[in-house]
Amino acid sequence: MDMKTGKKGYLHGIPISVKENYYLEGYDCTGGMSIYLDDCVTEENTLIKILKKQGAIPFVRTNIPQSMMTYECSNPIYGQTKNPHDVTRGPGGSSGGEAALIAAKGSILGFGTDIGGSIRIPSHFCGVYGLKPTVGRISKKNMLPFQSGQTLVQAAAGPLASDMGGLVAVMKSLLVPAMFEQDPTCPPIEFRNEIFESKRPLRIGYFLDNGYITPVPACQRAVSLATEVLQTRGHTIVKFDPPDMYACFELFLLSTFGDGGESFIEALKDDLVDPALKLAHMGLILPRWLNLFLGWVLSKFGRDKMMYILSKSMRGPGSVGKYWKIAERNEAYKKQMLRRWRANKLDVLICPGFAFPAVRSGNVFNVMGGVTYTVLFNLLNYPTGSMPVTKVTCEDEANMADYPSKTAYEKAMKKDNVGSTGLPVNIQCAAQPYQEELVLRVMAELEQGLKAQN
Ligand SMILES: CCCCCCCC/C=C\CCCCCCCC(=O)NCC(=O)O
Repeated sequence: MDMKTGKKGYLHGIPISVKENYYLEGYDCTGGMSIYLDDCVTEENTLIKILKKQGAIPFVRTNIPQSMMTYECSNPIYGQTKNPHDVTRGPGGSSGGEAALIAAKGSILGFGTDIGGSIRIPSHFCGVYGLKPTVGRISKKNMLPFQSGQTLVQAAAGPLASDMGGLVAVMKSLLVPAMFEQDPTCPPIEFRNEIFESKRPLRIGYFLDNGYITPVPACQRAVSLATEVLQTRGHTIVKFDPPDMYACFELFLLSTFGDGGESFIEALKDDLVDPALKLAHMGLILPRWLNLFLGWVLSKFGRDKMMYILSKSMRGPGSVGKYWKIAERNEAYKKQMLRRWRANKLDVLICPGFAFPAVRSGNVFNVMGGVTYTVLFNLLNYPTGSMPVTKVTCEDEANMADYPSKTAYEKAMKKDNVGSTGLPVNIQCAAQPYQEELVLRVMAELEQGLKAQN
């Protein structure tokens, strides 16, 4: 579209769905927390303004988990969203309403946010396409302000769609001068078609297992399938070792719970706490020593030190000085990853969309460690896409017989996977910050390659 003359835009006449935490004039914006109810916003989200200029028509708002810091998509205000592929399972979260609606063919294009996987987890659970851009590449102005003071690991706004064309059209419509004028904090980098359309052969890294939770067979097979397809298109495939995932998860939590959970406790103090959050909420309100002790007991009992990391880190680093040290460790982690990336001369990295397919409703907290697959790219602030590649087969389910069941997480995952045949399975594709066009290029090639195969 010509933004000066007002001629038809990239999204002319396209209906779009919007996650509940985006400001839409005249609506309240709650994140599933009643403290924000009945407080209509008077401003419009910047992305929505640009999308409207490009001809898009917002037509529905979609559900989220209470507080948006989990992937169980339910809250006491709007209730629970179910997965259209299997209604006993959830759609993931926190952009779960978006992904469910797109998978059910109620929308072709929607908008979510992602601080730990909130665009990519639901994309994977529902078999739709999603892109978490680099934080800052597109505007985040006028969103629910909950926890906006936390700046170490920030949420990114991004699209979900029923195909690659949708993700590309959105990025082309948003990366325009009108957005940089509305929000001067976004670097004025317009959509770089020359990167998206380049035919240069790439070096593509991949990993099947992050060294903490082994993905179920279907999620590993999806990565192998994707790398095979990309190899036949002339790209070089390189095995890659991801950095320490325990450190990653600890740093992520110490950053996002830097206030020791105070903002959650404050926001939920007069609210009904959603059943999916009860345990986490209890961990935040118990005396610190008791929470630590219980975390230690649970980790011994479950033979998984992640439970201890979770209980310890959700109570925050404890002081501003210690918080600054976390910021330093985050930077060191990013440097370490960059060194590995450069040593392998990577262009992009492919890995499982998640450790397992859609989880049964009510079971999310028992398998929370799966988020290590998505949180990694938030801590690194790498643009990352998620796209469907395959579905769980009977053979995949039968192969679960050889899946480890040493830890409580592994046992819970094994149990949850019974009956998963037919569920969608995505892969993730990540690149260095601000390389959204490269991520989209690889995903579009993969989509084409997969279509040619079928
Ligand atoms: C009382 C509330 C406490 C909530 C804590 C829940 C358990 C925390 C454990 C792990 C945290 C990782 C969760 C990541 C899920 C993705 C959420 C996300 O990206 N949200 C951001 C957004 O929607 O913008």
